Amino acid sequence: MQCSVREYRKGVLNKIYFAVQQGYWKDPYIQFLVKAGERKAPEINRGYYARTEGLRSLMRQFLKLTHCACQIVNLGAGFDTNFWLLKDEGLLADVFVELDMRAVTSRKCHMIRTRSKLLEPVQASHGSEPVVIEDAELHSTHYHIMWADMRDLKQVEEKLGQVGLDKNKPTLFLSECVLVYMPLDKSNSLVKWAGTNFSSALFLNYEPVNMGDRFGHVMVENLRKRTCALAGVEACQSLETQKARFLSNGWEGAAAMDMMSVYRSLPADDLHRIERLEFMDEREPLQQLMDHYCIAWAWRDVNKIGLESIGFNR
Ligand SMILES: C[S@@+](CC[C@H](N)C(=O)[O-])C[C@H]1O[C@@H](n2cnc3c(N)ncnc32)[C@H](O)[C@@H]1O
Repeated sequence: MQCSVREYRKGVLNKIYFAVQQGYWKDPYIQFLVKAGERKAPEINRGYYARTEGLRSLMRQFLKLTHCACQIVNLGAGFDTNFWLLKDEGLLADVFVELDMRAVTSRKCHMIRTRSKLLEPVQASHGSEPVVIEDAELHSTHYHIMWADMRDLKQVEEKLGQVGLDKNKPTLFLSECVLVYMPLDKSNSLVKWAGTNFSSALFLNYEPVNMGDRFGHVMVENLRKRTCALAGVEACQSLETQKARFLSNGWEGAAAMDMMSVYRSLPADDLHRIERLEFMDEREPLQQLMDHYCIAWAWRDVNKIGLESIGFNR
């Protein structure tokens, strides 16, 4: 069973908003997509910081490498604000597409339509004609939100075809806490389709890892009790299984790092800044949390544009 929209909004978004309110990173847009922040322990906030900054660092590297002449496809994007944040940094991809279930895209489109701080930047990047928001979808020059059930590959292909996604253009796929909710055969088909159809592609995947140990079992059980069954947890056993899902599905190369390693590779001055935001008396809960999430990334670079060079300083 999928996590409900309400569960996700309550579970993830409120925590992200709380971390933003504490000053971990800047996101002037999240406040328009969420009702209230939910107070969380410092290790949770640091975990969200590593996730957000880690993924954004890889996205920035891709956008700079391709001079933004590229496409970004956020699979199961939810209420992600990267379109606005990257645009503000001058990193606007030619095409930025978000896919999610209809209940989610409908809610997000409604929020964009009714909140000028969200709509105006989309309109500004579009031109004089009004941005089209209808049928739970948004279409503009650079930014598209579309609904699709990603377990249905035909539907995904059809939707992405509608916005003219170009298989010869550098393309970044992002899935953040998404594949784990899909049955493994379905997520594998999606990963394989991306890895065999696009000549220059990068896939970024943030997910649980080390789910076979005691802490992992408790995590899975807690989520199950909240009706969030992790149908694809088998791929989340280790960094090796996370890489293997790409290497056995058409990708040329893959890498994976646990979140403590990602955290330590982020800019030292920023780490110093965020570590002074909240006092943390014990380090063990942070280590435990960070050991159970990872970023895995994979590349296919037929045209040799340098995708293999994207990664973290270790
Ligand atoms: C935990 S949320 C993560 C959302 C977002 N990526 C983030 O990190 O904030 C998982 C998202 O995946 C979407 N999702 C899960 N299975 C899906 C499917 N089969 N098709 C489309 N979206 C799906 C959910 O609707 C939800 O928005």
